[in-house]
Amino acid sequence: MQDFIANIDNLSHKYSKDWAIRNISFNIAKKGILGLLGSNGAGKSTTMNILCGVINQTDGSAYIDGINVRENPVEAKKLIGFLPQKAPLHLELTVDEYLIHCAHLRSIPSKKVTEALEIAKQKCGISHFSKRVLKNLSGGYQQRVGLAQAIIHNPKLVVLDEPTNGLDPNQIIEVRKLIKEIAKDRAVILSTHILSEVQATCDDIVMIEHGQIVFKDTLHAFNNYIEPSSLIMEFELLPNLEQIRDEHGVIDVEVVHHNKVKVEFQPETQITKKLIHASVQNGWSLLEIYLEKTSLDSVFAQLSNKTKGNQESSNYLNTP
Ligand SMILES: Nc1ncnc2c1ncn2[C@@H]1O[C@H](COP(=O)(O)OP(=O)(O)OP(=O)(O)O)[C@@H](O)[C@H]1O
Repeated sequence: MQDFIANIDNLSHKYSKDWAIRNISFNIAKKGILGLLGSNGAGKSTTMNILCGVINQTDGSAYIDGINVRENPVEAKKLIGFLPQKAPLHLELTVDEYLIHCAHLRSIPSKKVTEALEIAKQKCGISHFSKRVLKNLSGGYQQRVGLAQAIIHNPKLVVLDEPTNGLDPNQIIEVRKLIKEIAKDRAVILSTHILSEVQATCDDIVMIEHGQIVFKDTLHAFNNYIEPSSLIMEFELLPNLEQIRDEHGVIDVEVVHHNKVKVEFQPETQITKKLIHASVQNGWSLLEIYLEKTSLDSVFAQLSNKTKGNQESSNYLNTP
């Protein structure tokens, strides 16, 4: 247990009659970022709320540093900082007033509050907004304040539910950078339904769908499984598709729009290079070629298919 800050063991929960999550098990390393990836309604918030002691699970256990969250919630919660999907901000307060309030809620001794406040603000890049009323901050800076309240008591585990939701692209980049900084000396678990978010931020991934884990491993392993398997080629004039199909590594070709074709290929065939070479050789007047972006739905479909063919592998799990 000592390599992990948290252990989630066969967690199941039903709100009324339907199971929201079923037999979820995974561990969180002491440092770095674990991404909890899944589409809307997959069960991410339920899992995080149980981990943070916000709701009690129907079955199974969650431990923070060996402490059972359900049996000893007060002690477990001291080790956690939580930023729920909607940041719990008091918009009429200034940054300092709000964070001091949070420090007291976290039972930080009075003479340590100023130090804790300055460290949290400095880490989150909001020191220059100390006297600013929260409602007058941009969404990105409000989220930074949300992060500051989550780390003010220097917790060992920070739990972030969809932390970049609703932010503009620049704010997303800044908040991701900040989360990486925060994870340098503690564990962070973040939930998201955005594939690129885990790819940009996380070290490890747990993917859940319909309340069950379909993948858990490192980001590196995850990326290997979801390598693109199709590309788009656009031509000035449509060439003979049979010629493309004859290229080694090509599985299928179909026209998707006017002079645009989608090429499905086998992995590890250096297919882009081969097709560009073939275009030049055959005078296909290629205008554009690019790999198709993988969507969360298609990752889930790929993983589900692999699960069927790899029941013995521990990476893809229907029941851990
Ligand atoms: N308070 C509740 N009462 C009844 N059902 C709920 C409640 N909260 C969540 N659910 C249901 O539990 C399932 C999992 O929801 P959960 O919010 O954990 O998913 P999620 O992955 O966090 O999705 P989202 O990103 O949309 O919040 C969904 O089917 C949802 O409708």
